[in-house]
Amino acid sequence: MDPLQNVPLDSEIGNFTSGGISVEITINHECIQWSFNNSSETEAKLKVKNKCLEWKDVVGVQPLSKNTNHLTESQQKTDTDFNQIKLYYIVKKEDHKWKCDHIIFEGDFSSWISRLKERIRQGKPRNLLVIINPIGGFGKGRQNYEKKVAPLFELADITTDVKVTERAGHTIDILKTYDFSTINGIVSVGGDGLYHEVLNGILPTIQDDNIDYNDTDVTLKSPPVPIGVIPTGTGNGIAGWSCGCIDIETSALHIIRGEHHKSCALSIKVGGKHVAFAGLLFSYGVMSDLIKKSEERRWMKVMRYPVSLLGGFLGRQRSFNADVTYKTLNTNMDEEKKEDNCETDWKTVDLKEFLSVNVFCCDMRVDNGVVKCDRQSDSILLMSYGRIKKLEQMKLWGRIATQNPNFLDFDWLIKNSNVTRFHIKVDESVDCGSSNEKDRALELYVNIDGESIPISERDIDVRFCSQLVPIYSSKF
Ligand SMILES: Nc1ncnc2c1ncn2[C@@H]1O[C@H](COP(=O)(O)OP(=O)(O)OP(=O)(O)O)[C@@H](O)[C@H]1O
Repeated sequence: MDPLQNVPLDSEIGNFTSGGISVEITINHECIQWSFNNSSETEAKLKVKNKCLEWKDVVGVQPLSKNTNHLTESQQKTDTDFNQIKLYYIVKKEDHKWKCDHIIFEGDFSSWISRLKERIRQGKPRNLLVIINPIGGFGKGRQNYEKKVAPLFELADITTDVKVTERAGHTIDILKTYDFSTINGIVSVGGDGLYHEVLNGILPTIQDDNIDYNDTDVTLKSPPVPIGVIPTGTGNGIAGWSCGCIDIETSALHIIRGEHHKSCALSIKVGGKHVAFAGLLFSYGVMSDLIKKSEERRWMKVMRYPVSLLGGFLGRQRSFNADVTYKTLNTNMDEEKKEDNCETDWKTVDLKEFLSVNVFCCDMRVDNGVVKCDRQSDSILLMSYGRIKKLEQMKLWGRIATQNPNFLDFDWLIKNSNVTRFHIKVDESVDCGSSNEKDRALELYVNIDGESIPISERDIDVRFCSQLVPIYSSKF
């Protein structure tokens, strides 16, 4: 934002000092601005020191007593005898990382302090439910939360109800009975697997009692509060998507800031029955086998993925015969008709023997040489492939993981865009050479959000749900 040039009518201006240098502070309903009056500083130096911040980028304010000790909450109410304030604010770096910085101002703020607090709090969450997975990633979720996130929430005057999970599935049980009217948001401290549990805990809980998930046209309700993700897991794809980078402080500051956007989800049915929602990805075939194998190596912690990847690509790969059909957005319809029926009829993927069928919960495309994941799109990109060289497959997944803009440039990769739902019906009568019992057992698992989920039948239906889940994030 440009420094205040036309001072709005509701502005208040005060003269204070910072580090002994006089500074003019202006506040109005939109922002706070400070400008130093120091004739000895160059214009360039002053430009760095002078700031104009929207209130959402201000984390908190602490009054300091004369001897520079922070005042306690009760002292603040009675004792206005402070001559300094410490203002905490967000600094956005070029690599998408956000940091919390501060500045100390000296002067008489007694008539300003309550207004400063009120303006800083506007639009920000006040009460959060925090769910921590203590075993995700390197097993440091709890420590990272206490060390890096809780102090920031405290600065922002946010109260928390912290729950540390005791077992897989605990999050779903917590959310089943939780009173969401007592909170403004849910914070998932873990990886994509914990976010998956939050999604599968909250979405079924908030739907009407008589909802039929098996009805593919049913309209789902969005969660009443946004979800924030603090990346302390192994994959952390959701946090990366939401905040532009995988960084604990950046994610915490996104939550404090309060801005949220609706992200999409997938509703997955097996044999016509709803089994789960996905928030990041779905895959069946090579990638689901790999996730299943890596689950069995959970004791290796974050090393389980590279070890399984290597093992998977060195070993024999299972293929499956299937009919993969899909519907797309009917992009030819005029706007009025789109409201009623915006999907095409079923189409068939032009392949019989598959190695893998995959989708991400976003529309992936390349824009100006950069991979963009549009999580507010109306449709997704279905990516499938048949038997190919292992090296080629490694290249594909390497490019996706590193967001290489050439990730779609493989001619063997079948890309179906504008997809709104798809169906995989495996032909069990065709033996594609799963070598042993163990390999055959893999056929009854799918990969949902990096978790291995058992399925009872090889008849899978995936429906794309556009803009369903509010997530604390910056502009998409
Ligand atoms: N206390 C717990 N003990 C055992 N398992 C847990 C516990 N809490 C959560 N889980 C399970 O751990 C799984 C993985 O969690 P999470 O995603 O946080 O970590 P991760 O697997 O290391 O990261 P990622 O999913 O990003 O790879 C979740 O699906 C959840 O079921």
